[in-house]
Amino acid sequence: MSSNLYPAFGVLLVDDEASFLRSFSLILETQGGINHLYQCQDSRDAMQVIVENPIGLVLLDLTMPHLSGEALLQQIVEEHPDIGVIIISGLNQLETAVNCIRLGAYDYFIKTTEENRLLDGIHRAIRMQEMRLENLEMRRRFLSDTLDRPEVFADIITRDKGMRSVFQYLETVSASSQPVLITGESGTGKEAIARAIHTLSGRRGPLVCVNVAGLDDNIFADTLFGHQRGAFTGADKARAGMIDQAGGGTLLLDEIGDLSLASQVKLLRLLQEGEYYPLGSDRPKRIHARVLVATHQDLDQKQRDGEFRKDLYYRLRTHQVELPPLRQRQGDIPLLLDHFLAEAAEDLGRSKPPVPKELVALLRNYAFPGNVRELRALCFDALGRHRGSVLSMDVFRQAVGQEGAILESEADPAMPLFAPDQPLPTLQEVADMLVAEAMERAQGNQSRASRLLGISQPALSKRLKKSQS
Ligand SMILES: Nc1ncnc2c1ncn2[C@@H]1O[C@H](COP(=O)(O)OP(=O)(O)OP(=O)(O)O)[C@@H](O)[C@H]1O
Repeated sequence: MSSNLYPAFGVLLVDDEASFLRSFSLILETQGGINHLYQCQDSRDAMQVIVENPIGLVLLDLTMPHLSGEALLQQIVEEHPDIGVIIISGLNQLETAVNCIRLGAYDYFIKTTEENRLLDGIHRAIRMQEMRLENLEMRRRFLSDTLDRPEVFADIITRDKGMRSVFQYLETVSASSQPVLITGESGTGKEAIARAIHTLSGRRGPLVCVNVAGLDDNIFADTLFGHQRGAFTGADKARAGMIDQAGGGTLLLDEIGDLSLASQVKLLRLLQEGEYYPLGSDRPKRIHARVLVATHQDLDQKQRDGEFRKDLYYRLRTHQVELPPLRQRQGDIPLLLDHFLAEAAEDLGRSKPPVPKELVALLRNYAFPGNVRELRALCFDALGRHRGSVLSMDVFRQAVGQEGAILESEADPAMPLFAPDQPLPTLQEVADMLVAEAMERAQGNQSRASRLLGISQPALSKRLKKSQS
């Protein structure tokens, strides 16, 4: 993949004026941040350039010798309907403009149009093209249920369908330069996902992570944008900001839900204009890194409550992934348990002990407020304390007990435990049901079942005999 090029597809500029090709390419690169450019001065060569290169958007002049822009537009629309075309003409004629749009052009600008408006129109067309291509790609992946680069996700242990869809989606949007909003409860693996996005993008440059929670506006600006020498008292040396350090790589802004409103304005401007000013400098710098943001908060709710800017929210969620909490992917618990125990064993230079079967059952009923990170910590703690032959469940039982976070009938408060229109079962009936469930989970082993029920094994045996008599 061609990294550090924006957009991921090529933009072809067709104009018979060499000076316009030169000057406009420079504007596109320096002010528009568009650096995946092809030029064509003879319109008769344009179709060949399109065939030989990954062109996604054509910026087309109209008045050209040999083959007019309108004729070329027709040809492109017929033979390459997936390519977008914007007309940039010296002619200010409504009729011609209407005709070009009818033929299939995205937009029509005259060459004297203000540069910013022209660039906005081109950025809009690029975004439309990106979305169209992403859409096609997503359909292809979902239908074939494939991952092109499964190795990128090797460290993220899962067999959950929702997580697999997240991986497929990320492969689809990996080439885009737009931000990705990664949401999910604490410890669900947002940073791990950010690493995968960075690897998938093939960008040259590092992944730089900044936790923006608790940064006041000045520190936020200094951290991201850096400063010039003498920018403020104590700034005795110039310092590069994180944007600079990320270069053409990826910048992850973690805990974005905690960003102050003043800093939100700065971030929005950075994303809209692609430029920033180091503190104390009046010369703008361009951002080349792709921005990812992560939060465990509900940004949608925050923007509705007026705590997060709407415009920034919509900009950030151009691409969005929501990582499910661990309690909603219970199938992953045995895999993760195995993975983390093996990791802990290697870390501690021990061999991995056998795990009691009831452990998975215990954990499946736990809400895991700290998600995967919590399970990992429990595994390391349990192995650190391990003495006997089979892994003790004490550490896990303690966590489950302390948090009081056992799932209550799938934690749906709207769902009552007993149907209100039915008579309640008796205590004896409930006790019998519990005993039966424990025996099933313990696969008939009475001593395990008694531990699940919190009673002694002789007490369980007595109950079983009584209920069978
Ligand atoms: N599916 C997974 N497989 C293996 N390890 C995982 C998985 N998900 C998370 N982890 C590990 O769990 C820990 C927490 O993950 P991570 O830091 O990515 O979570 P997070 O969502 O960014 O948390 P926070 O919101 O607190 O920043 C890390 O050690 C990470 O490697």
